[in-house]
Amino acid sequence: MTTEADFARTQLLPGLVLYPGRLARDEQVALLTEIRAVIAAAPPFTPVMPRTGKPFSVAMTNCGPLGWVSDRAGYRYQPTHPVTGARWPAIPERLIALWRAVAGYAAPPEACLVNFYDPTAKMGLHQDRDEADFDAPIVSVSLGDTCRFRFGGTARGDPTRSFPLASGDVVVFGGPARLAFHGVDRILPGTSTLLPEGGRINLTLRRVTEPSAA
Ligand SMILES: O=C(O)CCC(=O)C(=O)O
Ligand SMILES: [Fe+2]
Repeated sequence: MTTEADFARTQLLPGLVLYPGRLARDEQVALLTEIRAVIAAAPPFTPVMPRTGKPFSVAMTNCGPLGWVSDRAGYRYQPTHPVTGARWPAIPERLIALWRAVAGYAAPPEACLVNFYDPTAKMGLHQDRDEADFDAPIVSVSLGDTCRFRFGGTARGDPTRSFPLASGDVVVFGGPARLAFHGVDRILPGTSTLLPEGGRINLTLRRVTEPSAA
């Protein structure tokens, strides 16, 4: 039987742990099927930047009780899709199990943000700080083409380093890395055969609210 101790992991920085190839190809394929069902219920939308209204180059959707959205009014989590008004579909059990295995945090994730990168999309350096609970880590899953992921410190001007994230890689950012600046410099087209349409899908599991005391 495979146990968590059998998976390779590298601590890239304090609190930043990479599990290269954490999901085998068959698990990636199964997860992709589940994400396609999420997309059918909650179509990807193009968020815009607060105030400026500039569109993101990344399309997004969510699953879970809460989903992350951005529009002229700001960034926030909400229970419904901004275009259809429907509740977000449930987070696939496979992802909840992954969270249990790697997050080191008892309460389940409440949001799974799904990002779609076409070959020219990127994501600028930012912090994930719209959650009330920074004790919980962010768990990130990559599918499809490899990207160059950039990671720095907790201040915008801190030095950064970049590393490739490939299909099936899982990254946990918690502890001192929970509020570190990060982004996606670029997609490396043609580096994976998982997505027939090319590009990259990234899933981030997030705890949004503080768990109530038991
Ligand atoms: O695509 C990625 O690997 C990172 C996504 C991200 O930072 C975010 O959605 O906040
Ligand atoms: Fe982020």
